[in-house]
Amino acid sequence: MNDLSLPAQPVPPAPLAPSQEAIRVHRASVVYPGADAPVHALQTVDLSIRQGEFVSLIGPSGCGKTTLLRVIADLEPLTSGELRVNGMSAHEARLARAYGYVFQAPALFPWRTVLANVMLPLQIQGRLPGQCEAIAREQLARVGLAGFEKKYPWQLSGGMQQRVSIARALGFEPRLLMMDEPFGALDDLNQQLQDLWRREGRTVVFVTHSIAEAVYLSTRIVVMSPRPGRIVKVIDSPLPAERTLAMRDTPAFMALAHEVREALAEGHHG
Ligand SMILES: Nc1ncnc2c1ncn2[C@@H]1O[C@H](COP(=O)(O)OP(=O)(O)OP(=O)(O)O)[C@@H](O)[C@H]1O
Repeated sequence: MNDLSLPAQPVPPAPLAPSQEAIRVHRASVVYPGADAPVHALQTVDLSIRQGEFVSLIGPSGCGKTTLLRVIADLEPLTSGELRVNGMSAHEARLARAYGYVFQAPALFPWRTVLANVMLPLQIQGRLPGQCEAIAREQLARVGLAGFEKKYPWQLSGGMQQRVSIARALGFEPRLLMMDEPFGALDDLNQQLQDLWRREGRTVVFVTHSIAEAVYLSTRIVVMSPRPGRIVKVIDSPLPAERTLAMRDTPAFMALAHEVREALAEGHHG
């Protein structure tokens, strides 16, 4: 009998080198003052996200998805717990412009043209003017807005404005991208985001209400539940990295969607 026929020894998972970890959330709680009683938006949440992962946060309205994204982005303080972003505190990561953030509603400057909105973070980065414009034009073309550069945000539909804010967040090439329900009805952008993630290996934290969107895009799905906001299940996707729309009819895709649906129901009743 040779060694290969011996039962495999269980191999403990390799410890995660700090450089591989994009985000670590440790026993994080956020309590908002409420009119009647304090709101426990997040209660002792633990989550570690490695670089290059695409992680979706899914759960019913009010379960703390946006709050979790906002504390990671240093837009909201933690009431207790700890947080590291690319090895830094959330505040240091914000100052270092370590991430891009796409808000639930597009936050564009109305007095700047579409092109000037997308150029802004590049200008703040100190890039040469010609470079800023070339990158901004390229990003706008990627989200299907070539030809709209000179328009103002108010001349575009809500969906088109959202595309501008996605182009703006992608333009300065952050290693970490946080997106709070960026698509709405724009599910044709799913494919583009998937391609981009595969090509460039960025870390994405993505908030969604849609099971199909989460299953289609993610390497891991974090299912959350409200009152208090907490993580009820973290599901690793068994799907291959390359996703195609045809995959949505496969047994593996449907089984994963079912698992997410069950976890949401458990969180609802639990
Ligand atoms: N600034 C605030 N002050 C008080 N309560 C807040 C504040 N922001 C959020 N909350 C409350 O905290 C809880 C979590 O809200 P959060 O927006 O994080 O949930 P969500 O899962 O993103 O919801 P949705 O899917 O509707 O966007 C909710 O009960 C919400 O009402």
